[in-house]
Amino acid sequence: MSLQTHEYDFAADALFLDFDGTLVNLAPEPESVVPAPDLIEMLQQLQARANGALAVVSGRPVAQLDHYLAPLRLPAAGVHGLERRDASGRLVQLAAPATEPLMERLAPFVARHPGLLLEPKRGALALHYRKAPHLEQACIEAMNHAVSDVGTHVPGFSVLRGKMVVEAKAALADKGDAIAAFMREAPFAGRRPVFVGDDITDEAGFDWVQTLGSGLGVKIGEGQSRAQMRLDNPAALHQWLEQALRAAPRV
Ligand SMILES: O=P(O)(O)OC[C@H]1O[C@H](O[C@H]2O[C@H](CO)[C@@H](O)[C@H](O)[C@H]2O)[C@H](O)[C@@H](O)[C@@H]1O
Repeated sequence: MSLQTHEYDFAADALFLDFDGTLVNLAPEPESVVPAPDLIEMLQQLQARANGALAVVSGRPVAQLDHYLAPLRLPAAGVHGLERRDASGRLVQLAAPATEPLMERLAPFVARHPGLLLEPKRGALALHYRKAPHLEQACIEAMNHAVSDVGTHVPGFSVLRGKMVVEAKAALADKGDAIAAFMREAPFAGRRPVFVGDDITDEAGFDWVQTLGSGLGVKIGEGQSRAQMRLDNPAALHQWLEQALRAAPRV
């Protein structure tokens, strides 16, 4: 189903937004994303109109989100829920196993294959193959092998698939857990959660908002999803949010 402006209510809803592929278009490398010129101002307005009930929920670390969204420092969950900064600005990072043993096992594989990229994060390690898509299966196998190999020494990683990426992440929390934590706190508590995302890792968020949160999941783009609503691309999301801002009475 497509999404209508009236389906978002600034007074009653809490808005959770994924970053890559949702707020910004996908780019060839993780560091080459370019936020649209009016994105920051629109997020500022959304945050004010929703009385602060707006958060970014991403696979990226919170520090990277701050970099791309500066000067905004929004409530945010990073590394798929492993870290979270609440509305008061307090950052909580879950204790996560070291990723160096995984890095050691995957580095030789990456060195042998031009176009592959390892992205280390606290508690996670992403293996990107956007520039070598023919290596998808080999990357998945290499990541699964590395995780099961270190598992005997450093347990607790799960393997996530994403867009042109396979990632090992400490299996302590997911995006659904992060949204649930926000929803227990002001200014989110008591509102209806609306989560917008584009990727497989966002399904945990859709599941939580649509079941336990009695809210709405919005999938950006094509592909199977359990989200109840759809928008075509990040530009369509921008348009929808701008329309919602125009339609809402100013506070
Ligand atoms: O949860 P998200 O905010 O959507 O973050 C998911 C991952 O996004 C980044 O990788 C993806 O975007 C890159 C830039 O467009 C692209 O080159 C890559 O192919 C995508 O997988 C980020 O690098 C990851 O750490 C995030 O987990």
